[in-house]
Parts: sequence; structure tokens; C-alpha cells
Amino acid sequence: MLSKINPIQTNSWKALDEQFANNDFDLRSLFQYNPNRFNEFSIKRPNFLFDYSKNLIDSKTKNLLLNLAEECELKDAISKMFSGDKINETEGRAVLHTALRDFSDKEILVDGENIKPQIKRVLDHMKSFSESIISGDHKGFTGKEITDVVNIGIGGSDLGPVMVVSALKHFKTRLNVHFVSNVDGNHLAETVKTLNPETTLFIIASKTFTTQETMTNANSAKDWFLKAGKQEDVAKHFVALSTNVQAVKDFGIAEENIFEFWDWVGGRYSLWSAIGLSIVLAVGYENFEQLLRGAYDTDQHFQTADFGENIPVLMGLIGIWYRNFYAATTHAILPYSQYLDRFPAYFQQGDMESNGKCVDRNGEFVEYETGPIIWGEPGTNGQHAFYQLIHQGTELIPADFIAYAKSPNKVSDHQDKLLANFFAQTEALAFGKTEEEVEAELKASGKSDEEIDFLLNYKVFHGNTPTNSILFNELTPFSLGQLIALYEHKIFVQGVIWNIFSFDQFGVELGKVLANKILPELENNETINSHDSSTNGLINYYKANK
Ligand SMILES: O=P(O)(O)OC[C@H]1O[C@](O)(CO)[C@@H](O)[C@@H]1O
Repeated sequence: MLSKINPIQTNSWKALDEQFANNDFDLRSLFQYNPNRFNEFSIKRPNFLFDYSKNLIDSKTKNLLLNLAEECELKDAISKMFSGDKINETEGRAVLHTALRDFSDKEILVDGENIKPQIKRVLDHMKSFSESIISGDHKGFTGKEITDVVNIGIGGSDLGPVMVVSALKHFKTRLNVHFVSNVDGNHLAETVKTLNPETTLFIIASKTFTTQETMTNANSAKDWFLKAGKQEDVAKHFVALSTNVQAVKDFGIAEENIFEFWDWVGGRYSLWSAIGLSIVLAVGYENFEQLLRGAYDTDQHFQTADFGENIPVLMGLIGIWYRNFYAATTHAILPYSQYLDRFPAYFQQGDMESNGKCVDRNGEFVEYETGPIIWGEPGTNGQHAFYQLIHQGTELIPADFIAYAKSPNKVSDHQDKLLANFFAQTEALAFGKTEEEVEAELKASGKSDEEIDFLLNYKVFHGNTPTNSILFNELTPFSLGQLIALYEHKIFVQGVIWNIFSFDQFGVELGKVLANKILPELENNETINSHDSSTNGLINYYKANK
């Protein structure tokens, strides 16, 4: 069990309150008065740099945040998660996605049983299966090689693989991997339009194997397949990734085509499990193993580095500083890499489904803010869309900038331009442009005093917008694994300090239940009046026009 400490009643929280009230941190001054600031507030790991110097903190704030982590017993929480304690108390489960990438010899016990052998068994199955598909040994029902793979899943059974497959495009095997998630039939229809059932493999990815969207898409995919193949051909073209073996068998997928995982793997933390099969097919097993090894590297860092030098701990604590003291409502993730185009969306689920909670571990409603809204898009595209608001809007939006020094594609001077924008944006966000600077600039451009007077305030950049910069040497499966695990652990750190349960997601249930109740009402011609007037009105309008 995790401790149940109310963070706002700790001494460190009170000290942080005072620290916030008594200081008006200004990044210009912080850098000016401390020439060593970058060295003090950055961490170099062998293949990447984490620079957190452009944050509204000084060493005292950092120490107070570290005290908060101690007081909230973060060390104990970390060791409990890694050792398989049932810290997902509301569901009575351990939280062991880290076991899926544990390359040590040590045993990890769940209910007294070492889970390492079962993890190895499924990994071996994924390896041999993917090799037979990629090599072409596995043939479809007409004797042809598989060319296309369609992963059908949603949420944690989709977003992680989608993100990784996009991020590792430059490691692609000969297979084309597609993803269908939305219950909107157009998603499936548009995906299969160009596919041949003889050469298509469907992966039905669902932890529970009950999710409406996935089961609906899976059934329709089977119908599509059965227009060409026969029932006995399904075995060659459908596999399932699930914890619910019985439901998979009931669906008609043979036992040998089931890649199992377990209830101690949370959906949004499951890309390391059998849910990663689409990744294995897209980039090959060796690269998947490198992804796991990268995450393992971060796991070791998280467990062993002093908190003052511990990147996920610092990311989490700095986030708390903004969320709870600066009242920042959102946090942007801004990768300067087109390969990471789905990274913000992936951690939107990872973070918001984990820490979007208002009841603490004592069962009481919290009296402080918890998880922020996570959002973002790759740079430089975002610069031409929403950066205006970050630079000159009225919200404080802390952001993470992520980039890679090397680019796998050498295309003229694109990479320098991309990185120039990354550096320029973090600089502009931190230091802005003062009234004096704007005035001097306008004068130099020949503007009259009257024009300057009019334009001055519009052209000022307030600056002081905090950023973390994560600069990797190269985007490889290993470094991607490291990066993903940094964010996973950041989420964990924040959940521990906010005294909430980060590994359930009861908040998604009500809508699912109501949708199931409404569905039969859409299937007849009767006028509906069992809901509020708005819902009745919407349903009846839909029925009249569908
Ligand atoms: O893998 P399943 O069981 O189909 O669930 C899919 C997703 O649905 C949720 O339960 C709720 O959206 C997520 O946590 C999960 O990732």
C-alpha cells in the first residue's frame, strides 16, 4: 500500500507556499545572477541532455520540492511499484509494466508467483510469430505472404503502438502496419479499401476484449475477411492480444493465436507487453527489444539516481510547482521531430487518464489541483498554430521541448533549421522582449513616436514561460524507450505526491454505460422522450435525418 499523505499538510508544501508568495521568479534575472545556471540545472546522460534551467525555480525551490517528495514517501512508493505491491488499490492489482522490460535476473512476484517466465514465454512467442510473418514463411489462406497488418484496438491498445510505429518509421520492415481504433465505420472502411484479405493480418488488441469499439471493428473486419476467405482460414489471418483468453476463444480465435498479458499491466502502460505486437511486426523483434532496453535504462535511473539528479522525479516536481503554485492548467509537449507526431497524443492518455482524479488515497475529495491538461503537436508546425497564445496569451503554459541532434534523413539544411527553431523558441519563451527592446527596435525601423506608442504593448513578449528541453543524440528504439519511460515515471511521481490512485480509470465508464443504453433507442423509429430535453432532441433529430 502507498502512504496516504495529504501533500498540502506537509511542511514542505507550506514552505513552498511561502516560497511562491515571497518570490517573483524572473528568468532573465535568474540567468544573469547565476552564470553557472545551465550546469546546475541540467543533467547529462550518456546519450541525451535534460536541461531544466529555463524553469521558474532557484536552488531553494528545488530543495523544497525535493523535501516534498521525501515527505510524501516517494522513495518507498517507487520501490513498492517495482517490487509488485498492489498499489492499484481500487482495482486490487500490482502495477508492473516495468517487469515487462526488466532484464535483470531477479524474480518479481505477484501473489507469490514469479512472473518473469510468463513474460519471457510471451516475448518468445512474439519473436517467433513476427519472424515467420516478416520472412514470409507464414502464408495467408491462398498461399501468399502477408503484406499488411491491421491493429484493431483503442486507447492503450492503440495509442502506444501508433506512436512507436510512427516514431520508428526509419526502422521499418517490409510490412505495412495500419491502425483502426474509432467505432466510426469509416475508419475501418477507409483502411481496408486498399487491402487484400489474402495478404492481410488482423491483430485484435484489447486488454478486456469487451471494449465496444474494438469488438465492433473486430467483427466487421472478420465479416470483410469472410467475404473472401472461409471460417477455417481465420486462424491464418487473425490474432489477439488480451488478458481475457476465454473471450478471445469465444470470438473464434484459436488459442495458439493468443498473445497473453496480465491484469498487472495497465492499458495505457501496455505497449511493452503483447500489445506491442504491431510494433514488433513494424520494426522487427530486435528493435522492439531495444525499445524495452531503453525503458529499462530509465527504470534503473529512476530507482537509483538521487532525487536531485533524477530526471522523472524532477520533471514531476517541476510540474507540481506550476500546477499547484502557479495554477497552470495545461502542460504542452512539443517534439521537434515529425517522427514523434503522436507522442503528445499518447501521453495525453497516459497522463490524463492516470492523474485526472479528484479523490485522494483516503477516499476524500482533494482540496488542491491534480493532473493538468496535456496537449501538443510537433514543432515547427505548432509555431504556426498555437504558439501565439503561449507567447502572448494570458495563460502560463509550461512546455517540454524534445529533439534529436542527428537526423536519419539528411535533407539539405532542414535539421539545422529545425533545431534553430527549437532553440529560438525556448529562448524567446524564457526571455521574451521587453518594452525597452521593442521601443528601440521600432525607433530603428523609422517609426514615429505616435506609431511606437500605439504598437508598443502589442509587440512586447512577456517571457518567463518555462520549458524543459530534452535533447537526444539520435532517435533509436533504445532512446525512444528511455523517453517514454521518463514520462511514465513523471506521471507516477505526480500521482504519488497528489495522493491519488493513478492506475484506475473509473471516469471513462459512465459514458460507456449510457452509450449502451442509448444504442437500442437508435435502432427503432419511435420518438424518444426518456432523457432530458436536450438529449431527446439530439437523438430525435439524428433519427429523423440518418
Ligand atoms: O484494451 P481495452 O480493454 O480494449 O481497453 C482500451 C482502453 O479503454 C480504457 O479502459 C478506457 O478508455 C483504457 O484505459 C484502455 O486503454
